[in-house]
Amino acid sequence: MTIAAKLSLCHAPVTRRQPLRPSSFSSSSTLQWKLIKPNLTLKRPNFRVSASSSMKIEATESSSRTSFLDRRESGFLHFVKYHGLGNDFILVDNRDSSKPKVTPEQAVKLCDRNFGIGADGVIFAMPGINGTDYSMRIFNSDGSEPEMCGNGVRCFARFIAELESLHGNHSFTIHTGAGLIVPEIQDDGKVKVDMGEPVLKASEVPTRLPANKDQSVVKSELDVDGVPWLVTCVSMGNPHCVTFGTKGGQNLQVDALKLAEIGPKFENHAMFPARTNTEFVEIISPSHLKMRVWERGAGATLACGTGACAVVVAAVLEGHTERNCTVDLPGGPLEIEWREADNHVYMTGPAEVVFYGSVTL
Ligand SMILES: N[C@@H](CCC[C@H](N)C(=O)O)C(=O)O
Repeated sequence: MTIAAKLSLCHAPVTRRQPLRPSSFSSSSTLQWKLIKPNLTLKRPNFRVSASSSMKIEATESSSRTSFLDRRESGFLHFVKYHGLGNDFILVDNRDSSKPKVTPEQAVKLCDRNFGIGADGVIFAMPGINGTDYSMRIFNSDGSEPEMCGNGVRCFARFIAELESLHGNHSFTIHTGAGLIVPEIQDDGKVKVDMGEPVLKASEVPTRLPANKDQSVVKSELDVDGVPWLVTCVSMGNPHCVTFGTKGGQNLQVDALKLAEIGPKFENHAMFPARTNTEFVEIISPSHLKMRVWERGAGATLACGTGACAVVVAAVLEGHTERNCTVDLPGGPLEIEWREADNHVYMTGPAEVVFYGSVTL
């Protein structure tokens, strides 16, 4: 199939970490994209292409992944869409430059699920820094730039393996805004990631909530519209506010949560100067948790890797679980270990190709 769509570009001024929401489309500049080679995962329910009256969809000769990745047709930005448990990303081969090939405004357009490709973020594979193999940068779907992305870094590792034609077990050193991250592709195709040490010091998360345990915020009261939530604040390079429920309340039943209503109130709460990701957690057993997430800059997503790591750290600090846990997310489970020996958090989970495409910006 090839798909051609016309989209206008947003020209709003951009600063890092600021959300970008297009207010209108102009007809002066257009964005065209085409799907080069859908693979079998096209039939998955999370894959959607919205065909409006301005879109043209036509059948074409199929091509192999290799021929797609070898194509260097000028004027096109090639991408591969991946997902990690339904947390989906547009991966861009940016190995030849330290400047992202897509601007934050363009990322907002590309991530749009009705008028664009549809994704929770755009990820750039860039040259390494300070001796690392590669650098990873990411724009959220609102155009803001986070420091790290757990599901994204698993996709990143699979993307690099595909670009470099690597098969089997491989690990890479990746420079991110959260420091050094080391994903390892296992023989079963899953990716195990050394996510580094969690940051618990309140000022570094960052949160304005007063520290109540060493220098960290553990099971502290956070007033959200008059409701006293109990929260633990953890940074995995990016900020997370983890809650297991309200003061005096029962164990959370996360399926019953009105996430779209309460999520933004946590994200933009005055106690979080850099905004925050928020995880709402149900305790199933001492080694099994279930969570839903409201992501900073992306809203409700099907999974959040850094979020699942933060959840296990918070669960251990609050005395709910052991250090090895299965964390169920709407898109599926992640295995998380907060290792006592080195204080690092390890995350294991899948990363899959959704489709390959090209776009003119
Ligand atoms: N989904 C990601 C996190 C992406 C960044 C986040 N929205 C933020 O702004 O910090 C993950 O899997 O970790």
